[in-house]
Amino acid sequence: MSVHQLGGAGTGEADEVLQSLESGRAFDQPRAEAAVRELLIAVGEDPDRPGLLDTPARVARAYREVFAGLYTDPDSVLDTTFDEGHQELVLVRDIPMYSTCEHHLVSFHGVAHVGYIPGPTGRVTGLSKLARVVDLYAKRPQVQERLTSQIADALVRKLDPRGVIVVVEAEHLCMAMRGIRKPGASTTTSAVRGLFQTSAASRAEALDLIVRR
Ligand SMILES: Nc1nc2c(ncn2[C@@H]2O[C@H](COP(=O)(O)OP(=O)(O)OP(=O)(O)O)[C@@H](O)[C@H]2O)c(=O)[nH]1
Ligand SMILES: [Zn+2]
Repeated sequence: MSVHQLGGAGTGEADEVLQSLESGRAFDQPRAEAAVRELLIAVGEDPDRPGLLDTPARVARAYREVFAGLYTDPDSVLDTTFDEGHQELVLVRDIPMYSTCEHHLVSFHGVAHVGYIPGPTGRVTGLSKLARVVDLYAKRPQVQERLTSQIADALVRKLDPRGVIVVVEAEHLCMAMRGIRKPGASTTTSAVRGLFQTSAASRAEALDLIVRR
């Protein structure tokens, strides 16, 4: 079997067994290929015409990459922490995010902003780890609200912070290329925890930094 380098956190080589953490089921390349072939037939295509011959295998590999977040525990990327004694806001803005709407299996994409105020010890995590958590939760069949809360809750579990704020802004292709057909419509979701729930001033300050362009 050929080896494919896959992008994103938590991915590996194509012949590595990837097991879904939630269902316990492993990624099944032949089954995914057969399903794509069947779908092509169902929409009235000829999967044996030259242009489509490699498509089932290609699409199956693409799904494996797009759903890489099913096979890695996102909490594990937050194991790397440093005692910096920093007691104020840490905010990473404009993290590019590609996810897949679980209703239509098409992309919703945009940016995530992830901020937190460290706990009393001032323990922080690496900045890239915040983007990795976004990536792992995004690379699953998702809805935007759940994605937003899952990122916030992972930070709460792993960093014991005083507060967490996550804002996701995305365009849903299922609303743009089909259905209601409103390209450019943007959906914003937020999840706040701890101090950002109880203190309107802290929340306003963080939101002001997030929306500032
Ligand atoms: N709340 C929420 N809704 C979403 C998300 N992604 C897609 N949807 C919506 O999920 C809904 C599914 O509605 P259904 O009526 O079951 O599906 P549908 O007939 O394809 O709906 P239309 O998209 O309106 O044509 C649609 O309104 C989508 O816009 C998301 O992340 N969050
Ligand atoms: Zn959708």
